[in-house]
Amino acid sequence: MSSLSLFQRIVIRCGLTSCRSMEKQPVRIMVTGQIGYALVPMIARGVMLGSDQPVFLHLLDIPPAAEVLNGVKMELIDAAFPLLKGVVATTNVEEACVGVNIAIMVGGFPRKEGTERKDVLSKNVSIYRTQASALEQYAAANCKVLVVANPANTNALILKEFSPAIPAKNITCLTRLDHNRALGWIAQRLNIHVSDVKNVIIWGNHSSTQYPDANHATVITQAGEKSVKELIADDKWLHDEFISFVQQLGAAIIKSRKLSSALSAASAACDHIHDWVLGTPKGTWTSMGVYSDGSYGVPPGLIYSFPVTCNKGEWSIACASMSFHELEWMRQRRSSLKRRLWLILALTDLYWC
Ligand SMILES: NC(=O)c1ccc[n+]([C@@H]2O[C@H](COP(=O)([O-])OP(=O)(O)OC[C@H]3O[C@@H](n4cnc5c(N)ncnc54)[C@H](O)[C@@H]3O)[C@@H](O)[C@H]2O)c1
Ligand SMILES: O=C(O)C[C@H](O)C(=O)O
Repeated sequence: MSSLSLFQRIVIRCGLTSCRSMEKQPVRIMVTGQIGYALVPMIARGVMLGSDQPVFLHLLDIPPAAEVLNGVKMELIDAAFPLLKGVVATTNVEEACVGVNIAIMVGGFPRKEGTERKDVLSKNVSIYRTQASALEQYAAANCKVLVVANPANTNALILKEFSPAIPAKNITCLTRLDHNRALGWIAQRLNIHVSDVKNVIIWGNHSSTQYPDANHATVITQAGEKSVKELIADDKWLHDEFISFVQQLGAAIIKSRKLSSALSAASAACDHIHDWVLGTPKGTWTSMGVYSDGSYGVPPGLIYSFPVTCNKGEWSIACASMSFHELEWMRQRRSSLKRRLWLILALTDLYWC
């Protein structure tokens, strides 16, 4: 403090951190693809890292989309976002990765109506191998990676396998959209506000095999915290309709919009990074696809969605006691997951041989 001028000390005391000399250093965020052009304005407005955190955007797309990408860059300048300190828009993956602190990997092909997310595996997996090595070589040390493009868990696993220098704990995939969907539809069912519901869990993959779990979820009521199970008082709905409804929401949106979810996906990507970097609120967990350390009997090394809490930029798997339904679902999924992990790695090796 003593080396600061009187003016700077007054600024700190008064909390006037908008003073130019006191501003935080910009965080460099790479975004590949655009998710329907919804994500970058949210980041530039401070939704992801807070209203006092300047950002520098690195946008990557493929050469046929270069003109569109340049248009997005012009719009970002036109929007005059106070937090946006610069934009690199490029079709060169190495250039895009230089010095990035956070990488949000959305670029890839979406599924079409009537197909599953795994149907885009062959197209998207190859993209992730190339981008893994560019990130490993050019990104900032300790870069945090969020994979959004489908199949999200598999793409994140490929990225992890092909960038061994990036710590495995820094590579995650998005299941926050499913988590938010579960919160939102429980709130609809109970006719309450979504911010009063917490602690749902998404187990497994961002696919129709996921297990949306409301067994530990609670609601803040005027009479204190109550369990969702108790308030809904309809086990059949919770263990049946709710689960298949959340599992199928992505497909329902594609059917209605004729496009993948964009607004909700962008918002969920902001929530994921926000909580990872700035922490989950006390007593609350979120769902993130992270590498398994063997917790809950999930094979180590898989990228799997667990309940996690975050503190000081690190996630840890939360301890939720398991219900009969969860245990049964886990038992059935465990052996099929092991088989899939080996199959994916074998196919990837064959592809690149
Ligand atoms: N995990 C989730 O919750 C979630 C939610 C929504 C969408 N998605 C997935 O995100 C992906 C993108 O969806 P969309 O609706 O934006 O698709 P889109 O087709 O509208 O856009 C994809 C963009 O990625 C770009 N792209 C393709 N290959 C690239 C590469 N190698 N490098 C950089 N950019 C590349 C394309 O040019 C395009 O701009 C899809 O795989 C979709 O399934 C996931
Ligand atoms: O379902 C999709 O293919 C898009 C996305 O993963 C979603 O869940 O909305």
